[in-house]
Amino acid sequence: MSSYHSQYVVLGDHPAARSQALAHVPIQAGCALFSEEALVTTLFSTQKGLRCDYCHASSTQTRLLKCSGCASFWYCNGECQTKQWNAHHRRICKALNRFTASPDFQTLSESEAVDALLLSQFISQLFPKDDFGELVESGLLSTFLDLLPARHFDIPPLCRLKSAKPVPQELLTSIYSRFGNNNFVVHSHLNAYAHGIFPHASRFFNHSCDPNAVARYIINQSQPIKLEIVALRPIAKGEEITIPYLDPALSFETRDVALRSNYGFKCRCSLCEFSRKIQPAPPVPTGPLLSAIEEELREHVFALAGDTIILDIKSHPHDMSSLPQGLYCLFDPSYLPAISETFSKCSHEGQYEKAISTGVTLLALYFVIYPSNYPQIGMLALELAKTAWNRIVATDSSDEELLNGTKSYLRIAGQVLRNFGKEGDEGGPLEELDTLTVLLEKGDSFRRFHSLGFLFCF
Ligand SMILES: C[S@@+](CC[C@H](N)C(=O)[O-])C[C@H]1O[C@@H](n2cnc3c(N)ncnc32)[C@H](O)[C@@H]1O
Repeated sequence: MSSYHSQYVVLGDHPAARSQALAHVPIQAGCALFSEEALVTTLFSTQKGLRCDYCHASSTQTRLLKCSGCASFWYCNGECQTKQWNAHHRRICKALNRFTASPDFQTLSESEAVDALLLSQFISQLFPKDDFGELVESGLLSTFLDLLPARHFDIPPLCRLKSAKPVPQELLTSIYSRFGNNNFVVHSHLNAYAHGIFPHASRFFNHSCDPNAVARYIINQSQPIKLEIVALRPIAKGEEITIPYLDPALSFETRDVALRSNYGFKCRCSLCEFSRKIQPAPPVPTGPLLSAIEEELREHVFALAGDTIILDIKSHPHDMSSLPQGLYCLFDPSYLPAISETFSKCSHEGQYEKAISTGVTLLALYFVIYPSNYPQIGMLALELAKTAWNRIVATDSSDEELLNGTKSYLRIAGQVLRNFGKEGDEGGPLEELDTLTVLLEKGDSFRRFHSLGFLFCF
């Protein structure tokens, strides 16, 4: 039975979305204001054998044991295996391989395949007896069926369950209609790796592309994965708490289509209303004109000295009403993916100077698009700090401008990622942040960075 914990949130009415989560008390930035253990989860196929199917512990932390029945489920110990077996696996273990090898399953996309397995597991979990006459004795199904359904969906194929009777079709339809707009994509260090059902969190939190909270996932060995909702900024008593159902940096067109077709609503957040107002965004120029616009963007967001030193973030770069009109063209759907790719490619290939200048422009754009403390801002600032560090080491430079820039990127990364907190597997961004902080301190003390011999891999 899934239960949730929160002393910070209450449900209130919402004119368009039925209910909304309201702050019951003033909430501080970084506060984990809501938590819930997963009812059931399914790993992406690429994660099979790399994580425990029950608690998601990584194979780098613990030796995994294979289910001797299906050889497709992996566990860190007998406890996880028994819990999963009793919850649902005993009903699908035998038929699993035939199901995943079937043409019906093979033609599904990765996401559909994960949901087909999730549905099979969930149905199996709902009926603990081999006869579908008896539902599990709890509020589990009623909580789930109380969620709002999506309008468009096709029922995926279902693994044959060990049972005397077929699963009632109405029940299948009813449950699956709530998958697409209610289930969560589970991530570790912000990399998606599973789908999961957290019915109470689904019941509470509405979407905004300009949210004041985000979800993170906590792995505890032999326990179901836990979702926590973390405040990005201080939230006043009575304010609605919203989370992003999709990445706010996706183009307006992509968000609008996905929110309408998968979730059945038109988003009225400030980012969407701004994007509607400037539709279609002016085309992005090329050459020196684009360089001048990018410089204007950096100056709009950062107090700069020189090309790459961020001294400080100017106030409210995310306030769209203060955005100069000349920057509207940067909302052209092609711009952000292109500049992201250039940054990533140049970082990988050691073209550090270009990587840093592109990365600073991209970071400025992130500050405009995302609300403050949005974790992706921290991840990008960390990548930028690592790139700048690699440049320092590769050139054995003790150039003040480069050093100060690296420290600035690291400071931004630290502020944002520490607010988000630890997520998923051991290590990850918080550990890299600490490593880089120590390296910079050490290097600073004797100004011979090259001798530290430490390059980050991307
Ligand atoms: C995960 S549920 C959110 C909880 C929902 N408010 C409820 O009462 O159960 C997702 C559904 O809530 C509604 N919803 C969520 N965010 C919304 C928004 N910003 N505007 C309008 N409807 C929204 C949509 O119907 C969506 O499919």
